[in-house]
Formats: sequence, structure tokens, C-alpha cells
Amino acid sequence: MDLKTSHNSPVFVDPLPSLALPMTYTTPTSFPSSGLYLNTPKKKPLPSKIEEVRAAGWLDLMLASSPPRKRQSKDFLPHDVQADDLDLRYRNWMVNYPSALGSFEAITELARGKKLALFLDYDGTLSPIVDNPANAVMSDEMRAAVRHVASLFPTAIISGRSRDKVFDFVKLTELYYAGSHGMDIMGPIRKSESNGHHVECVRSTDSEGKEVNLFQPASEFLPMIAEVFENLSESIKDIEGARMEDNKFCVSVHYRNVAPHDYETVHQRVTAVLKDYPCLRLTHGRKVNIMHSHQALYQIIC
Ligand SMILES: O=P(O)(O)OC[C@H]1O[C@H](O[C@H]2O[C@H](CO)[C@@H](O)[C@H](O)[C@H]2O)[C@H](O)[C@@H](O)[C@@H]1O
Repeated sequence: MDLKTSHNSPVFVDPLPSLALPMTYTTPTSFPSSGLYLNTPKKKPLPSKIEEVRAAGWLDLMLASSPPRKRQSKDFLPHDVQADDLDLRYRNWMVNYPSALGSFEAITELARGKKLALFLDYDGTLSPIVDNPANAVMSDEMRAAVRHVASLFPTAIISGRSRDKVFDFVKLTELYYAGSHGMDIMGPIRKSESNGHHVECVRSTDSEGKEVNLFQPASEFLPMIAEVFENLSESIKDIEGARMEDNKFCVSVHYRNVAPHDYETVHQRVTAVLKDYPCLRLTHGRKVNIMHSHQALYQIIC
């Protein structure tokens, strides 16, 4: 795979964000303090009015939660969106999110002589963003590239998905996998682990029976997460396009296929269920709300 020229970053294959967005919108780079981490104390009333949802930044996040698509055929543009408008949005987006490939030489220079490890996201990085998460298949070309890089550096994939799901797509046993936003980490045992492994790691075996390190710091929350999954599934079932995803240590509510005028309803239903689970956190991804037990740890031990 030619990293410099031929690979169209899957980051840019998202659908056009809502037309309600201003021309120079900026996808938030940091989360609003009151909105994204809903460590909801039981007695504190949750936002009930649309204005409060908007004020907390949630609605704006939901509307702006995917980058604009770079090359979108005019045929598929909504009737009131001009190609120029789309280009402008894309260029504005690129100001905040420049491609690392444009600075490849500089990055290579900075890395020289350093001990490197590679941390990769899965969705939108190794696979294209698609409407149905079950279809986010990784290409053989991408798999070969990841296999190659993993032969050079310790390589980890960090994902909001369950670890099993990511592994089922990637199928490379030589990698570290951090699923459920870091709540479920598995990795090869390295020869350098002479002084034993991390205190919370256990030795386990992977799908091929190979010994691995396993780190699952949120196991005690599994019954609660399962309950939240059931309650949320029931709560959003009448919202057209809303989709639940069970990611084992966290729960995702997808609204990629929900009409923008129903985003507020999605948010209200999610927060209403969560008010009974004050120890759970609510975070936000691309057209997805995520419930998990801890702040993500991403504790990869190489
Ligand atoms: O932290 P991440 O690894 O980026 O996980 C965030 C979510 O990724 C997946 O959803 C995203 O990709 C889907 C397939 O392309 C897309 O349909 C969805 O809109 C995106 O948000 C995954 O399915 C979720 O469980 C993760 O929470």
C-alpha cells in the first residue's frame, strides 16, 4: 500500500453533516465539561428541555460528529447543498485535522532513534465508515499493511467496539487489542516481560490457544452494562434508524441512520435511562453515544 498517494483515508467517507451546521463549523476537539461526561448524580435533574440539551453542547456534537465527505457526487448531494459549499466545509475541517501524510518526512525525522509503538483506531481508520457497524470490513490490503508494521513495532488497535469484534475483523494475533474503550485489553506476551506482568493483568489464551496477557478492569460492571443495554434497546426502539450495539464493557447507541430532527429524542432517551446509573459515563463518537463504566484507560502494556 502506498501510504503517500493511493490510500484515501476512510476518515473522509462520512456522510454530509447536517445542513443546520454553520459554514465554518468545527468538530469539537475537547468535550464540554458538563455535557460529555455525564457522571450523573441521582438527585440532579437531567436536562428536560431542548435548550438545556443544546446548552450542554450535546446537540451540536451530535450534529457535527462526522467530518464532511471530500468528494461527494453532485447526484448524492441534498438539493440545497452546492459542491462549492461542501469543498469549503471540507477545507475548513482540514485546517483543524490536517493529514499526517502531508508531514510524513517531518514525522519520520522526529521518530528517528526513538522506541516506537503504533496505536491505531479501527473504525474510520482501518475500515471505512459505513452505515451498519457489522459491515465495517477491513480490506486485505489494509490487513497486509498492519501485519507489516506490526513486524516492525509493537502495534495496538484501540476501539470502542468489543475486543472480540475488532479481532474478528482484523484477525492478526500478533497485535495488542484494546476493546470497549480500553476496558478489555489483550496482547502478546513479550520476551522483555522478565519482571512479571502488570499487576491487574492475568494470563489467558487467545483463540489459537496462545498465551496472552488479559486486562479487564471493569468486569464487575458487566451485569449493569447488560441491564443498560436492555433498557436502552427498549427505550429507543421506536426511533427510526437508531441502532444499539453491545460492546461488552460498554454500550453504543448509533444515530447515523436517524433523521437529524430525531437527534434530540435520542439524546433525551439515553440520558433518561442513564439517570438510574450514576456510575456510568456517557461519551460521544461519530454519530454514536457510548455508555461505559470508567473513563477509558487505554492501558497498553508493551
Ligand atoms: O473509538 P472508536 O473505535 O472509533 O469507536 C467508536 C465507535 O466505532 C464504531 O462506530 C463507528 O463506525 C461505524 C461503522 O463504520 C459507524 O456506523 C458508526 O456511525 C461510527 O460511530 C462502533 O460500531 C461503535 O461501537 C464505537 O462506539
